[in-house]
Amino acid sequence: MAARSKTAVLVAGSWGTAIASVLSDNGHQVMLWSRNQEQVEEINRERRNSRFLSGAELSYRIQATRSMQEALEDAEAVIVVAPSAAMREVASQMKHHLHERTTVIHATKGFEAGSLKRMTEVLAEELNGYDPKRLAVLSGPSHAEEVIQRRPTTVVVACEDKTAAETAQDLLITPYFRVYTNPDVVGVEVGGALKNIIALGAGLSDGLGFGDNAKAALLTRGLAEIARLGMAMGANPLTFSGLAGIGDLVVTCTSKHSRNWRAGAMLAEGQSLEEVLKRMGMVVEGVKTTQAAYKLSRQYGITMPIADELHNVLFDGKEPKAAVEDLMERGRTHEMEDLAEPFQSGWSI
Ligand SMILES: NC(=O)c1ccc[n+]([C@@H]2O[C@H](COP(=O)([O-])OP(=O)(O)OC[C@H]3O[C@@H](n4cnc5c(N)ncnc54)[C@H](O)[C@@H]3O)[C@@H](O)[C@H]2O)c1
Ligand SMILES: O=P(O)(O)OC[C@H](O)CO
Repeated sequence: MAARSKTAVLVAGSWGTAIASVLSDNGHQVMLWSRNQEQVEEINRERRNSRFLSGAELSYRIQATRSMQEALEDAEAVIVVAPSAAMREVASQMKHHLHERTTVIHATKGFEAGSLKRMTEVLAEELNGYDPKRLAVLSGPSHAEEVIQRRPTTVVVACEDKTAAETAQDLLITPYFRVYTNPDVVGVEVGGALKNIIALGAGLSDGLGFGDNAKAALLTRGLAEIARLGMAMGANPLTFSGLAGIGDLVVTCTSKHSRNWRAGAMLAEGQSLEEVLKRMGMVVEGVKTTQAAYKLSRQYGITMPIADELHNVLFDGKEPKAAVEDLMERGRTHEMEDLAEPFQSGWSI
């Protein structure tokens, strides 16, 4: 069967490799870009990516390359799946080879440290000249380990430009990978980034044996924090009841595949943050996102008690048990007033 179109995926981590597999199942020819020559050779010769998704056999439609030019030449679409810390560097390498008609989608969950920018903002700056309204984000409850096994998964693509969103939907939708569209780029990016903080907290809570009530409280009150900051940043609150909100929060706080949940559970065992990140060997976005949320909540005047306490545990050496006690003994609040905090900061429908 002839390939439907040529697509590019940058970079070949676990999520990039799983997305390449979805695209190849959908009949597309995929150029999977990696900076690592050994990884490129392993994918091309052995049809596997042992470091990031061991056990999965990759389709012959996926070809790895170290050349950005080869990856992007004639590509109908490019999906950027770099860790948030590498997004600007990868985007700056893309810009010399990107054609304006290529659909650009990113699938990264985080903010840029320092600037606190969302990933589409970073892409818009680096891909100067590319229409920022056509930049799309792919998010939702989707662990690479299950997607590569073709287990039923639902995701969402957000883009201001409806045609670009539908192009991305058409590119990726398969019988096991159902793609919805949403115009709310801010909400989808903020939901995908902030759920990782709550997942770290859920791992800590489970590791300390706090139980199911505590976990339900973390998810519910965590979602309230996510929605409050998201609304203040310009998101539609309805997005947080969708796949990039509650959907991703549930999977990341409950799945054994979640690196953020596992990192929290390892911290509960008493391991240092440095040890945890070294042992994980894969990106744990929630750590840097906790620092970003700490700063963003102050910038937007939004209360985020769970994110604040996690910040105290991760970066100020606070005992997790003391953090939970302080959360439980906060001043009394009214649930509805609490959720409506962004309205006091000028948010409106
Ligand atoms: N793994 C998942 O199931 C999953 C699902 C949805 C979203 N995500 C998001 O996707 C993003 C990537 O996560 P992942 O799970 O693929 O990470 P990973 O740790 O599995 O892989 C990261 C990859 O990025 C590469 N890399 C790092 N810095 C680079 C640079 N400067 N230039 C080029 N390549 C660089 C590494 O070599 C590695 O191949 C994260 O934002 C994550 O939150 C992951
Ligand atoms: O493994 P995590 O914790 O980085 O989560 C991966 C995805 O974001 C889940 O949707």
